[in-house]
Amino acid sequence: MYKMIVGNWKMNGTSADLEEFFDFANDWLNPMFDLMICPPATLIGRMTGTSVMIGAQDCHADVKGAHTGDISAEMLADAGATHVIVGHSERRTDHAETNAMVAAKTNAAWNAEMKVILCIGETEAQYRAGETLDVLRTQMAESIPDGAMKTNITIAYEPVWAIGTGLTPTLQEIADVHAFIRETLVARFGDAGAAMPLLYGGSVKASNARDIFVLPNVNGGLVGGASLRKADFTPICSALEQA
Ligand SMILES: O=C[C@H](O)COP(=O)(O)O
Repeated sequence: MYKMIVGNWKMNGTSADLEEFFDFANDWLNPMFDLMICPPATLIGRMTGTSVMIGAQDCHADVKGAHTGDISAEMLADAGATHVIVGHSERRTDHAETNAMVAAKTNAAWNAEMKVILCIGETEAQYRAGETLDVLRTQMAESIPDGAMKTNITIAYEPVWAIGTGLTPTLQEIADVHAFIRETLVARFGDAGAAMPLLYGGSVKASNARDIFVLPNVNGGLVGGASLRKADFTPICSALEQA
């Protein structure tokens, strides 16, 4: 089964962290799975050239233009990023990103020949109201463009209430939600939907990683806080290797 792990550094990391990153990369010269870090854009160009793939955390939907402070997929690819995360709940919350905007960013990334990691997930209120599957169905319908049949996309399920909180759904809940996501993707995209990697994200750490990674329809993880330090991320990568 295809396996992938992505460390999302979010707004963390400066040149002071590079030595530790290259030390980590040196431990994973030939990983048996796709291993990626998504650092802040300022570090992308300085972290390429190892077996650790480098991704970006967001891109603008336009190729270029008058968008102060934004960055296009083409620029990220030019800096050396192969993948870009879109639709992260922190982007949806902090920048009021809608499903339509996420779809536009996805198309922009594909046009720049980048691969996409598209995040979906319910809020705590939606979870408590039993609306999880409805929310995910709508997010998938509106934010995954039809082009997903032809190109590479990875879907990351991240319950918003599990991000950075230390809380996670039960293993059964993760398995059930991933099965639902898989069914939905297969119904829309057929064989391409069956092949799309599905990552779980939200408070993944060394102590729970293996139990999550062995679940059906879980191809790996999207890891935030525990990807920042080599000592935390290494055992999570090892858990995926052994899963
Ligand atoms: O992109 C990563 C996720 O938001 C998970 O973050 P976390 O591992 O710190 O909970």
